[in-house]
Amino acid sequence: MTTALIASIEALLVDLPTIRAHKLAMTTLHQQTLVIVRVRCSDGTEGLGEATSIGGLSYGDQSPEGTKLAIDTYLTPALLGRDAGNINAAMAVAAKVAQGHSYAKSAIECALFDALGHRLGQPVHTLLGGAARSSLPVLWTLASGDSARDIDEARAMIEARRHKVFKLKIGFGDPDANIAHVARIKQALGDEVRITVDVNQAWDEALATRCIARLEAAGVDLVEQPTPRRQRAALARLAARFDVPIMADESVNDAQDALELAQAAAADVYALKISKAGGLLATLRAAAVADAAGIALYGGTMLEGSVGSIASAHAFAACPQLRWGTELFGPLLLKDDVVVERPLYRDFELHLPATPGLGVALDPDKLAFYRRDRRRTAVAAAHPAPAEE
Ligand SMILES: O=C(O)C[C@H]1C=CC(=O)O1
Ligand SMILES: [Mn+2]
Repeated sequence: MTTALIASIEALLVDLPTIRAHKLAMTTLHQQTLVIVRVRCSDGTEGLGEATSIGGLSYGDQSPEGTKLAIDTYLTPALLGRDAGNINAAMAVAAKVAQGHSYAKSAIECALFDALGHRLGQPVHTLLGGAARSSLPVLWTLASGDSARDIDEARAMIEARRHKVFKLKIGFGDPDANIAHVARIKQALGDEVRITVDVNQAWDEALATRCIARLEAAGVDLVEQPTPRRQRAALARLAARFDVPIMADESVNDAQDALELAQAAAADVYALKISKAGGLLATLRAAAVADAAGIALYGGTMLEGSVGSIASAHAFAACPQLRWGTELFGPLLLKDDVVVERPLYRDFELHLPATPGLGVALDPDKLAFYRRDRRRTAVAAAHPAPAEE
């Protein structure tokens, strides 16, 4: 096989509306901005990746616009002309020219895996060593803010065999009202239905101590990121104090964090995300640390569209252990997407494509419609600026 070189890297901002408002501690989402990354190689193969943040800069410290800038200005010039099939070498170059920017690196690495899969005729999970499972359990986040509406939504999801585990976002507003909301939902849905809560760092340790005791009494199954991400000692004290498992999300990005949190006994479960880790391989490295430390794993989401969610699914399928399943429901939260075929959700699980590469193809018409620069151009053409005197 001749060496395929990286011929171009494109980063496209894509704005997609959500099916309903999605209420989190730090913001309420009405749309998601995806960064779709397309790598073209000298042998004609192409690969896709996605770097998506939640609510601009409100969730994490990397924005879609900043990610595009890092790719266009720093990562692409350093990677053009390099061996597209040597992903480790390409990522070493990326690490050298750019500190941080894990979302950008994740999307580029993913696109290289997708292209390599097309070149070799193999799905990405095979390139990662093989899928330990061909489908992944997927929970749904109830985030309308209204208990009765959430209960109806959950029942409809169970009836449709789409989700049977539900996550509630409870980091905004009055904690007592939020706990009462959780207890109402848990009671209505019964013992068979697992309920998890995500506080998104909103509580201090004293408030978390008071609230988690009540969540535990209400039968909640998992508490995610109750306290600020850098306060690892507080997380460790909560994990030691309560029986209900404590999950780190914002506190854990990569293998280094996974090791440091394990040394501090800070969490029982890690929510891994490919973009936080900086790629599929980096996710597997973090997973290996968790496995060595006896920490359970959960496949997290940045509420990506189909490309990023399927990319995540390939990585999570390759994890030996995934005790808490996943939350890869991002595509279901979007009204539309930029791919030809959206992921398959059936019998409470996301089914992994078995075709070469990621198994996801862009729909050129949808991409043309939703890409931010195209719409700006169209608007500018419709309303041309007045000619200068
Ligand atoms: O986990 C987060 O913090 C963010 C995201 C994941 C699911 C969801 O509803 O929001
Ligand atoms: Mn979370």
